[in-house]
Amino acid sequence: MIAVDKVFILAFPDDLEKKRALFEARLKTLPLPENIPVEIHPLPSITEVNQTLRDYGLLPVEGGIRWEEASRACGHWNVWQRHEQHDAVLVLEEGFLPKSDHYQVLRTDEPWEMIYLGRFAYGSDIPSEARGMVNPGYSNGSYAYMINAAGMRKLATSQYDQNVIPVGEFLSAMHDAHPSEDITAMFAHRLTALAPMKNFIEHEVSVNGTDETAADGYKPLHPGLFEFEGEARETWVKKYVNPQLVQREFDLICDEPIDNVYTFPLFTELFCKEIIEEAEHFGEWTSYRGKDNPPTDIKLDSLGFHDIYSSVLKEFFFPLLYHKYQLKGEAWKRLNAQHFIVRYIAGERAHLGLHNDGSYLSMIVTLNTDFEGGGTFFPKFKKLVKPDQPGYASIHPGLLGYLHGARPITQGKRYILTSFFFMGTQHPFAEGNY
Ligand SMILES: O=C(O)CCC(=O)C(=O)O
Ligand SMILES: [Fe+2]
Repeated sequence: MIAVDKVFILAFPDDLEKKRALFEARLKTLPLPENIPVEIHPLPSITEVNQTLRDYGLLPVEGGIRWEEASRACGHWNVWQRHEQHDAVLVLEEGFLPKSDHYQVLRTDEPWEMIYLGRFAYGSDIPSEARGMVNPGYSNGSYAYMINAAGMRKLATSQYDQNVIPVGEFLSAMHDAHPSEDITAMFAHRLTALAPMKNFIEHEVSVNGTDETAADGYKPLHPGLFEFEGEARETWVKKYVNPQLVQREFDLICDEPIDNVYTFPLFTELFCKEIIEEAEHFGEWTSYRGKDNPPTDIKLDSLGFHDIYSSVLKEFFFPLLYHKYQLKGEAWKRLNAQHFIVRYIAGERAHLGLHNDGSYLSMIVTLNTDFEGGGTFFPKFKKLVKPDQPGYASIHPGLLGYLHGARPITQGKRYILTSFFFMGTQHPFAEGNY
């Protein structure tokens, strides 16, 4: 049971009605006390945020912070002021996504002032007395935490108002896990914090789940990637799609390193370079695929790139797919996909453990080769699939029989685009881990 007496949901003011229904549905899956009051607290919009900061007496640190961070800061700050009215509250930001039901580990008889129900964990956690719980190391994200009156009072009197930084960073400084001593030194008080080893609640980038809205307002670094309508399409294909694939000599360009696993050229090097830079520019790395932290993926939806990417694959990749697997009939044309850009970093998040994808088919596009280690390993076949040129794709059956994982990289960063193809609208991760 999440023992709190009120739930606050901080939400950006657009589409609030639609979000309300979604929040309600998601709250139902949390073990909360019956009839608990829920307050949906609208965050200031981009045009209101400076005035709200002034109204609350909040002063961003030198150099400033992004408006969304400032807006969230206003919302959290407002909640913390209510420490006299509540014993403990649950604070959620829009995008909270209940994912797990291992709440039996949530033991509130341990001393605590704040408990993360979800976070992006970066630093080393310290095991706590309570099984399944840790004293959290450096963490990011302030999208799901419970806090008691003592904790709220500490946050409200910590001098955060004079040093507004992103709330997630601030919380880490407050539980003494921030790597920067300068940042830690800005704030009075320390919090006793706990977190489950495995998140109860995950975060998604956008709660409305449509392709367009998620990336609303996003200014691309490489606008050319997004120019695909009408006449621009031809230029797009020339610039970014591998000419060998366009010529459709599938049997000439495909290798089959493992039975039913194919590799072939799909994109140009320019595409690979630009999409990597675009992802880094976008910067909102998530843990959407439900794997461990720190966050490593960006769903192409959230970048506003899903539709273009799907359309290109339909035109240039699907014919190869039908040919190689000898697919017949109309049903295959209804294959849906989810696409992600994934980043591995040596020494941080360098590998992906063995798994089955749960998809009908999966595709991995190599975007760079300037790293050491890496590649997709299929233990049953004792084969490492590791194209040596950017833009090459590999495809493998995703459901069963092709257990695989990403070999650790030992130096540099490895970027891939990964796609999971499935039938219907039920994506393979709907049920969690795969
Ligand atoms: O990084 C790789 O080579 C494998 C990625 C993968 O298996 C996945 O994303 O499901
Ligand atoms: Fe996989």
